[in-house]
Amino acid sequence: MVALKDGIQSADAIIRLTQAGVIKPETPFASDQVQPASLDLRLGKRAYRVRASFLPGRNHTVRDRLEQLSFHEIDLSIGAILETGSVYIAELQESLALPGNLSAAANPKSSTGRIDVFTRVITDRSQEFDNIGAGYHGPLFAEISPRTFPVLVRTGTRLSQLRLRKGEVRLSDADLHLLHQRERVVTSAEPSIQDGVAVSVDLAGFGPDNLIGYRAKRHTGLVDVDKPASCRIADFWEPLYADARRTLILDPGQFYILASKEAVHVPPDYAAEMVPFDPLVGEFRVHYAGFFDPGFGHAGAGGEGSRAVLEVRSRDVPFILEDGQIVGRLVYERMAERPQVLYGAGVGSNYQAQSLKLSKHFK
Ligand SMILES: Nc1ccn([C@H]2C[C@H](O)[C@@H](COP(=O)(O)OP(=O)(O)OP(=O)(O)O)O2)c(=O)n1
Repeated sequence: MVALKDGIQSADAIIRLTQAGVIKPETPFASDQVQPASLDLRLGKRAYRVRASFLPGRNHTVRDRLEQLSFHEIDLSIGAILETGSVYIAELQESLALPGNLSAAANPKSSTGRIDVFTRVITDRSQEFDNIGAGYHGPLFAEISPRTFPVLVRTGTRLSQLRLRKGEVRLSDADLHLLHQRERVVTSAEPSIQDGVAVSVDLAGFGPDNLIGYRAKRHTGLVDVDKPASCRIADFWEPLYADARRTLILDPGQFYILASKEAVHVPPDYAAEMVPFDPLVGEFRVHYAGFFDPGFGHAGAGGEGSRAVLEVRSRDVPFILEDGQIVGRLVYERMAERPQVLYGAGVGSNYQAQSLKLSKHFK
């Protein structure tokens, strides 16, 4: 048994859990796979093109369902193109044997969300995506569906990440108020704190041209997910500039990268997750949001002034987004222990101190 403290498990604990057989990688971890508060999950040898997304439900394994639904098996060891509009299920190299007091949650890596590759983790007998109940023993699979750009992936590609939680980890609004007074979690003077701290969109713009963000082009070339700085921005994105009214009309079905107005700060003893502002506001949403590492935006880790990236879509109708409109909430959680290495401090971090930044694939 590994002795664990309550909270989100840090890199050290993830390594101890792996040595104890709670996390079972098929092959040894890649060098930077264990992050300050999460573990990147690697694609395994095979993927399957399926007719539609599914959940196995209480009585079935993912493999049972694949036998019914899969119509093409893909060898990932030689690399494979995943096309937009199709749904794939890939084996993951990590499997779990969680004790009864440890649960897990998956999320797309920020780089995956920024290229609009919709991905979720599914497990045997599960009735929901991405949340893995305490005590789960079994394999992990990734559902992958590129929405905007076709992507090239292979065995070892890391699209999603896993956090491990023990006990009650989430800060109440009262605790978040106290944390903000002490450590300033966002730069707004009077942040709105309700089920997390509100994050709003910046449509005033950055730099001399007042760039507010990018709209993805359609019918583009491939993005090789494992090759940073391999794609030209102009081939994949249209830049967007602030208008006099500081508004942006979102086209239904289009994908946008925007940035938060607030600089965001995750102090070293905490981790955060961005969630859509209000699931009932159906017209538009921050589509991937995602995990924020301990140390993101932390001055001591070179991150002062880091904005959050917002991956935004409008649903069925065109929607006018206004400068300063709240689009997401950051929920803060306690770390079980302070990670020895923080985000930005020498862990190959791509997004520390960013203002408006596309994924690392673009130059
Ligand atoms: N909507 C989001 C989600 C995350 N982040 C930031 C906070 C995270 O701490 C950082 C890195 O996130 P990931 O670890 O998910 O990203 P990658 O693994 O893709 O990037 P890196 O290579 O920098 O670790 O990006 C962000 O600015 N906006």
